Amino acid sequence: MIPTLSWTPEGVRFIDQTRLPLEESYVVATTYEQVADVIVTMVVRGAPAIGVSAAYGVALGAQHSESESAERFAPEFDKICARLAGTRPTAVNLFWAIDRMKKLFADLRSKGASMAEVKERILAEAHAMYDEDIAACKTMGAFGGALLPDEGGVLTHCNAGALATCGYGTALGVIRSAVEQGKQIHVYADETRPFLQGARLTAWELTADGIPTTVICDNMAASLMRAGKIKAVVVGADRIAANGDFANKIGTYNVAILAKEHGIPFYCAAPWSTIDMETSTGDAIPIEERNQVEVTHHGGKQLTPHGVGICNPAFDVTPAKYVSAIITERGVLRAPYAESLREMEMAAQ
Ligand SMILES: CSC[C@H]1O[C@H](OP(=O)(O)O)[C@H](O)[C@@H]1O
Repeated sequence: MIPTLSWTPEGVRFIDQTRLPLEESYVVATTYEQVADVIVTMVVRGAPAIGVSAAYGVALGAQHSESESAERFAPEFDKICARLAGTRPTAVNLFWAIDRMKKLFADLRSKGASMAEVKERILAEAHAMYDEDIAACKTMGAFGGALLPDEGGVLTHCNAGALATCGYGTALGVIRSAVEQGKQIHVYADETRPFLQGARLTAWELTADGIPTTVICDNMAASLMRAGKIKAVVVGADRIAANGDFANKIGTYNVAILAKEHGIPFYCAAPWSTIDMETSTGDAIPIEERNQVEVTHHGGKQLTPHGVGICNPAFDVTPAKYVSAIITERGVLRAPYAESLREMEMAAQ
């Protein structure tokens, strides 16, 4: 299995996704601040992976604390959570994970827990999130794999694979499951400028799995669809609003419009930790603006002239009307999503 991230006695170990595919190297974060740094610099990226990384960051902060009790640890706990919450604004999984740790800590504090118990329970909660994420990817993969065609081209954008999760992947989990179900899928992977998660990470994952994959420039999707090469699209998500609008890597909205224009099913696959019922529509999802150097440079070489304006939103929002289905570990949702999301949320309570 791809070791996106793992807990070790020294700290949290990450495969360095900024160096893939040509170099497989690892970074060990020994403090919660270093976990925050690897999230900001995208050594680790992908909504579910970011959430679980932050959970392990809280666990690391607790492990290193010299407080004698939960009560005395409280101000330090709040500082750790604030630092991790300040890393990236769009993926709701980050805040879902931190809130889950906050609920656990509030309960431990109310019971007067010792610091030893706090350390043990917070680390156990991070491990639980890790295991739950992989299980969710496999369950949603099976649901989604059934929706994909028996053969033909499936397009994906960015990397919603094992590297974006604790393992198996969301959109790539759907593709892996379809292949495991015997379907003859050929994946078309958008390179996904400017960070090239598709060309670098999706291609690396699927090639290693022996799944036929073609990397395309982002501007090639339309003509491939018109040529009949694409039979379905499946992407991940960073935040799904209560009405089914969702934020995902920049360029996803383009693909959604193209898919609708060509009558191609467009699927969004995400664990329930990506669903944000507190955000009513996609217009309210915060969109991260990243460093301009991701656009102006490639491989350390400057592409653009000095002084030109640069735009680098890391995500865009796809309105629910373009979404054929939302695939989760709790099942497949269809429009109207405001109702189907609410029903599925209530069924789980
Ligand atoms: C399975 S969620 C993956 C999701 O996260 C990516 O963003 P980033 O690489 O900036 O963390 C992208 O939106 C993927 O679809």
